[in-house]
Amino acid sequence: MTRVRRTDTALSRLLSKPGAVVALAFLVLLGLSVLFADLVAPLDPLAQDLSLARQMPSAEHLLGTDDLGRDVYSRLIHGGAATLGGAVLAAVVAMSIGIPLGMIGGYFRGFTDTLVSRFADFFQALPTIVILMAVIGAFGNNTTVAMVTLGVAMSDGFVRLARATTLQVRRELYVDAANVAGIAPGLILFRHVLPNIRGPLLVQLSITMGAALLIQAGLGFLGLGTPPPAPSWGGMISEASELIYLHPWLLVPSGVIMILSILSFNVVGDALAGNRPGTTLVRSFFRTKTSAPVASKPVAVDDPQSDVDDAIVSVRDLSVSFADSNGEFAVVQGVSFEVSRGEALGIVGESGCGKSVTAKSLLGLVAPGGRVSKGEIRIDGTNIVGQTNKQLRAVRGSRIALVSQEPMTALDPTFTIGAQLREAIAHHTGRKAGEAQARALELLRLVGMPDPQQAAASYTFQVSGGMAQRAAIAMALTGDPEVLVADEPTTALDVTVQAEILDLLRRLREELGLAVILVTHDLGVVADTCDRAIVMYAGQVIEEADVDTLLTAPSHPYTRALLAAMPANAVAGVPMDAISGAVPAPRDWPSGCRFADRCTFATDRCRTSPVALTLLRPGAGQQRPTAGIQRSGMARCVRVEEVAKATSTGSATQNSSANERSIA
Ligand SMILES: Nc1ncnc2c1ncn2[C@@H]1O[C@H](COP(=O)(O)OP(=O)(O)OP(=O)(O)O)[C@@H](O)[C@H]1O
Repeated sequence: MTRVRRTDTALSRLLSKPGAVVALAFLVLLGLSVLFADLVAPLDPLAQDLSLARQMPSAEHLLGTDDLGRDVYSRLIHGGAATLGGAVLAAVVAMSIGIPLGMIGGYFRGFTDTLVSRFADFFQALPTIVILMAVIGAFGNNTTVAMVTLGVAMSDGFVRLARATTLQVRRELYVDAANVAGIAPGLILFRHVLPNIRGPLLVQLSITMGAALLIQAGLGFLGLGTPPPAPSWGGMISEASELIYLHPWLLVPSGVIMILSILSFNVVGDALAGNRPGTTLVRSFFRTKTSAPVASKPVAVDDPQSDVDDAIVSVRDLSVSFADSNGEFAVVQGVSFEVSRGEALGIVGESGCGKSVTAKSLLGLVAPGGRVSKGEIRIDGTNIVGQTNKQLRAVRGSRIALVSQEPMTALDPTFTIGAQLREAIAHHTGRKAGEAQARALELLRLVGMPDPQQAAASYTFQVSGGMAQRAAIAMALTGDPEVLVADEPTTALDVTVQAEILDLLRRLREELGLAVILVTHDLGVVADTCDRAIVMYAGQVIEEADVDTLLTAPSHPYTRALLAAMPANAVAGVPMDAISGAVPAPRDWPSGCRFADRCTFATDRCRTSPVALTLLRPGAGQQRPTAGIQRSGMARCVRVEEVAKATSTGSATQNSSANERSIA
């Protein structure tokens, strides 16, 4: 996988953008000026001379003088030490806490990860300014203590980023190899993980610096920063604002240097992340959190054109209901999962379990008569539940796109493939005819059309099912989405073509850094294509695990039974281990375990009350080391330990023989 390593090109990306180079040069120059302030600004910043008060710029006083006749230029340069130094201190503290914690959480997963995530949640929820005021109230105007506090409060951004990027890197083969070679986790994290996540962390650093600078200056403005007469930018802005009518010029030097510094940090951050200039600034401005306007800014991991956050898709406690003449009934209940950028998540289960309803609700596509009755669906941080169709149209296609089971339904048979692609490209990107045609051909080439020109000129009925599905995938890519939801994308295709389409999805994921959510009833497809999977049964998630664990050590009897029923596990002359019975209809869901009636592990205990989805601790239940790493998972079963025992001993409980074959 080249995904995370590609972020190391962040610096070369920055250097290729003239605006970012200018911003970086400005910051370097500013930093050097502040470091060598005595050389650059030899006039005493504290020396008062009332006869020179409120002067405009001159040869002696490059930026004029203030109310007490002090040299503004000198105060600005010397004051930079307090302001920039404070911001650097806050950023260093945030990094020192956030990076190790995030890496530990992402690497060890399980309970440690939960603790780390709660830590990040806690600090994200804290109103930073209020905490700072309280600290200043307790310690007086001690900027060091205030900036250390700010650093602690801002560490959640580094925690989340380091965790998310470590989660990606820990899947790399060389990390597994180091683990198997017995290298201590601390050394693996330092030597193999940290160098591979430094690109995104660098981006976060520049964003944190900008935010810390703003807060630092804000405190100075409120009189809570460096005590006068020592200069600080915030303090100077505050003094200037009092003289706004008498000597308006005074606001210019301190205001401009603040604006330029913050802009420069954000421009550098955007360039490192591959964002359009101004993205960070706009997002910071509109962020509603009362604490530092930085934290969970996504940063590039796998795709130079995008950023990485914890999750590009985050579904929390989702319930979807339909209504008929007998009233409303849920068909999906309490579903939660997350998908990271560039990750492939499988949603697997029998027909009628709620996979498609869940997947389509991610695009706000609940069938008429249905609605999201509970929960939230965040796409890149924005909750789309309750959004209007107009708002949803801005998300569909350009953030998240759908590839459906039946390519012919995604494409109109009365227009050529090229015409439909051009129209969609023009809609999403505003490109004009010629450019849209070029992009259409580029997309057709990307999805492996042997002759893009000919494909563009064809109608869907003139191409094979496999080619139509490629065209449908090209269509889904017209808005440059970050997430592709593929709902049984190979079901309508014959076996050889199925493999080609799965290969294509894998390739697109790697080349474009796409997150893929793949809905399928086939665990084999999940094994080939996904990193992680959730197994759904009767509207609920009954197991979630990384694919290796799911296939080799399932925790839920249903997953175990699905594995045993895989055609790949069939043995000539031996009847297949089909799962007896059927998925209960939504109105017939039992109050206890919904799989109990079909489960050979079920006891009375399973039927008494609802079973919660439980985080499995390493060592409890099915956890087993894979390449030396304890992988974690969740299962909705009260008998996971018995299931684990049956799987490991190959005992003759339901489907175990076939299951063992699949493991082999
Ligand atoms: N428009 C609808 N009106 C009423 N019920 C619906 C509607 N669409 C889906 N359902 C019900 O929701 C439940 C989940 O359906 P869903 O299509 O998500 O299942 P699935 O797991 O994707 O199955 P399949 O693989 O067959 O598509 C089913 O019981 C189905 O009958």
